Amino acid sequence: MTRIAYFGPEGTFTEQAARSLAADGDELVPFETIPLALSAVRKGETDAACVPVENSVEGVVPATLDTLAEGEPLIAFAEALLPVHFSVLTRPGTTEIRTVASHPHALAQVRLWVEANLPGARSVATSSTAAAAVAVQRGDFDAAVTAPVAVQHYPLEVRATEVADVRDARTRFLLVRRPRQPLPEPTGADRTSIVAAAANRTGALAELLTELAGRGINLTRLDARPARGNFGEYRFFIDFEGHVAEPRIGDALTALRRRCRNVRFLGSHPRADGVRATIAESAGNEDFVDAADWVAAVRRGEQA
Ligand SMILES: O=C(O)C(=O)C[C@]1(C(=O)O)C=C[C@@H](O)C=C1
Repeated sequence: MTRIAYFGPEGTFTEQAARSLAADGDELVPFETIPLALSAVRKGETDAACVPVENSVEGVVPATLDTLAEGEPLIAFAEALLPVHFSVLTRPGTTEIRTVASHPHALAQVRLWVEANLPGARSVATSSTAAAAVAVQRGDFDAAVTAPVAVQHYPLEVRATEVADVRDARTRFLLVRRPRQPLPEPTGADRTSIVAAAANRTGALAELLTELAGRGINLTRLDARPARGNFGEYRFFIDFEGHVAEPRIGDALTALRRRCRNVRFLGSHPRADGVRATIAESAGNEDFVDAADWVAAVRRGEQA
């Protein structure tokens, strides 16, 4: 049986994502924050951890990126993509809503709805959407913006459903584990993630990106986060199509490592949306294998 830590408490979107990725019999263990869930897998208290990584409206989840970039390495081996719309929950009988609580990412996704439907209500950040439900139950705030499943966990009343300023919003979640375990097999529809601390000099980031572009590798995300040591220095989180087991991706990672010693591999795994890699002309795996074979033959003195 596998124990999976997740960003909880019960009733978060992350719990839903973890359930969609878990196998029968896996045990799900909630943690109050993303760093605590990741720390549980680092310490070996759980076998894996499920955390949100990016939302189509609000962008990245900084706590996930920053925690993955530092400390003991963790490797993402699966991902889930969930549609995101919210329910608004109150204690039964609440007549006036003066405070609305939720995770900052959730509040940002319902700002217009709150302005239009709860004018004058103050938004208050909580550690997660489900933590907002707990706080409303306790009487700290009047309304919680939650995942639709939260009402199954907390004795609250549903005041609105399908709340979202942007239709078809989605959040992507990662399942991570400790390294030194086999990577998932390549499927042709994979994503590879790295974080690189590019040197603080002209063109350093462009050089890294050129290594990918020159091999016809399509990026799926690029984010900068402060490196936290020196003001103005950044780490770059780069996601791209493909799997490290493929010759074309291996070749690109070799070049990236040559240019930047401070690069960390964060995983290669199948994409939840199943989108297959676009491969540019002369940039297929067979082209890389053929070129490497030719150089090997030249070195053996068999070809000129
Ligand atoms: O608080 C939750 O329910 C979460 O799982 C976190 C989270 C996020 O980090 O973006 C997940 C999905 C939604 O976009 C809102 C909040």
